[in-house]
Formats: sequence, structure tokens, C-alpha cells
Amino acid sequence: MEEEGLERDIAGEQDQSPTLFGERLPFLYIGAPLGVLASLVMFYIESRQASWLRASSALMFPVFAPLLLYWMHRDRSTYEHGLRGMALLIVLSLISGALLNFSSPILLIWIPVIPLSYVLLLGHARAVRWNVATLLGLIVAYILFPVMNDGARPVSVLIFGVSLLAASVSMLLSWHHYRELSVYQRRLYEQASYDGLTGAMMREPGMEILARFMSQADRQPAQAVSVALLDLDDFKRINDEEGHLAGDRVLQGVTAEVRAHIRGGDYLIRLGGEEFLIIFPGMQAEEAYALSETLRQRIPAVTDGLSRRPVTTSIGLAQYRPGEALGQLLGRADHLMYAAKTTGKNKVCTDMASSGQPTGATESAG
Ligand SMILES: Nc1nc2c(ncn2[C@@H]2O[C@H](COP(=O)(O)OP(=O)(O)OP(=O)(O)O)[C@@H](O)[C@H]2O)c(=O)[nH]1
Repeated sequence: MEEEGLERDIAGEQDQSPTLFGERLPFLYIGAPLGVLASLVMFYIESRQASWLRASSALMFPVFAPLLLYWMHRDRSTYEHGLRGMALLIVLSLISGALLNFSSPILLIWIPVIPLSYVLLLGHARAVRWNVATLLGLIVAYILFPVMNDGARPVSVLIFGVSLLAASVSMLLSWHHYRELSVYQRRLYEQASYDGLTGAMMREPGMEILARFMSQADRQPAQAVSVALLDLDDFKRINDEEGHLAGDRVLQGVTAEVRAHIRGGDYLIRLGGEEFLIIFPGMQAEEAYALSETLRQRIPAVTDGLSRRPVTTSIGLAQYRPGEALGQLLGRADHLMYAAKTTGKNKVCTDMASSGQPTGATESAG
């Protein structure tokens, strides 16, 4: 069903959840050198005190951050991975610093900063997994501390526990806030994207999805995209003779039937009134024609009973031609649907040469 397809789209968008930095690489170009500078200063201070272990942990960021920046600059598609790498670097530096400095309670105040840096760099959704892993890592580090430091005791369990608790609370609060926000966003998105009467997708998001499939077909010509423009015949008569509610019932019955026949990745869009568009991504001409023909035959059967007389439909079926504009593709489908209307209605008209029908042919009801 098209909703499932959209679920995937939504999930995909959430997966690339916007971070505070978004795509603003310049921010990183300024932030990363500052981080490098701060780490070098820390390295200098620690090395002056001959604390070489702590000094080397401070060096982690200056060594790896420029490499990551260079990688992100060269290939922007790896930007997200680069951000993850940066977050990992910051946290590794913090953890190794904390590991070597557990005896200094002052440093533990930075632990609650970890959830925040994850959220900023990775967005809420990914931050949760990373935070859980980091908190577990800190607990292991705390347990291993005496082993690595000749039996020296780390800071008291109480201080460490309070620090972890603060980090966990800040993580949970941010997650809770994110969940509330995403439920609200999803509700708004659905209201703005789906028609309340039929549940079909609305025109604007539908056109965006069609444009996306068209550009995909431009990149991969084997990925054919077909569209079926479907217009109910003499629908006005139902409204006029039986009232608007009967008309509404028919619209709902038709969309339910279409949904029952289209595939998981197909999209049903209500263009307006009794006019619908179905997008068949990756479907060859013969299959698209056969499916349109099935719908044409099924619609009178399902509307029989919803209104006094069965409702028929005229369908214009067109396949995207690489390089074509969206308006051109819809114009062709509209032209074909109009041809079906003007030659007797209750037909599928297509100009797809390989559909099994002669070009421009129509198939009338039995
Ligand atoms: N019940 C109902 N009617 C609607 C809705 N949206 C549009 N309509 C009606 O759909 C009708 C469309 O009429 P026309 O555009 O003349 O189309 P038609 O009667 O199907 O004629 P052809 O397309 O030529 O077969 C109009 O009467 C609109 O008021 C709706 O949401 N519910």
C-alpha cells in the first residue's frame, strides 16, 4: 500500500534526522579547528606536568579531526558518517580522559555533556543508541579503573553514580521530548498529506513523490514509472440524484478497491474531486496496463450497491519518458483519459507501445 511506502519515506527522513548543524559544513570548518586548538593547549599543559597518558588522550582529537574533515569535504555523501566520527572522537577523548582521571571528581561534571553532544551531532534518534553504549562504556571503565591503576580507588561510587544519573536523565528527557515532537509532527504530516475522506494522498506530496521517481528513472532507465489517471464517469449525476453522501460513499469504495489491488510501493493520489492518479514505480507497460484494466473492471462491481447504478471509470495510462517534465507526463495521461471519455467512457487508453495494446488503443467494457 502507498501508506507503507510513505512510512518508509518517513522512516528514511527520520533516519537522516536533521542535526543542529544540518548541512552547514562551514560551522564544522570553524568548530573543528577550535577543538583542535583547545586539545593542543590541553596536550601542552598535561605534557608540562609530564602526565603523558592524559596528554595522549588530548591528542586524539587533533590527530583524527583534520582527517575526518578532509574526508567529509571530499565526499559530501559521507557527511553523516563524518559527523558520527566526530561525535565518536569527542566521546572517546572524554571517556579516555575520564578513565585516566576518575580520581578527579571535577572531570566527571563533563559526563552529562555527552548526551547533549550526541544530540547536537547526530540528532535525537541516533543519539539514544550511542548514549546507551557510552554510558555502558563508562561503567565498564569505572570498574576497570583499579585494575589499570595499581589498585587505586576511583572517585566514590556516589559521585560517579550522580554523574551517570545526570547523564541518563538528560538523555531520557531529550528522548521523551523527541518522541512527543515526532508524534505531533507525524500527525501534522498525515493531516497535510492525506485526504480525510478517502485516505488517498493529496496532490502536493503526491507530485513530490512522482518527481522523485521520475528523477530516479532518469538515473536508472530500467526503473520505468507509469501513471494511471483515473476519473469516475458521470459522477455528478450521483451527487445530483442521490446526494453528496452517496457520492462520498462511492469515492471511499473506489479508493478502497484501488488500494486492495495496487502493490506495496505504488501510490494512490487524489488529484481533486473524482480524479485520482496512481503511480506505479518500476512497473513495465504490460503489467501497468493489466492492472489498470483490472481496476476498470472492478470499480463498477464495488460501487454497485453504494449508489443506485454502478459507476464506471475512464483511465489514461502513460509511462514516463526519460527527460520529460512532470507537467508533460501528467498532460499525456490527462490527454489519454480525455480520449477515453470522449470515445464512450469506461475505458483504459494508453500510448504505451509495449502494453500489449496498439498505440492509442482503448479497451471498452464487456
Ligand atoms: N460527493 C462528493 N462529490 C464531489 C467531491 N468532490 C467533487 N465532487 C463532485 O464531483 C462532480 C464532478 O463532476 P464533473 O467534473 O462534471 O464530472 P462527471 O460528472 O464525472 O463527468 P465526466 O467526468 O465527464 O464523466 C461535481 O459534481 C463535484 O461537486 C467530494 O468530495 N464528494
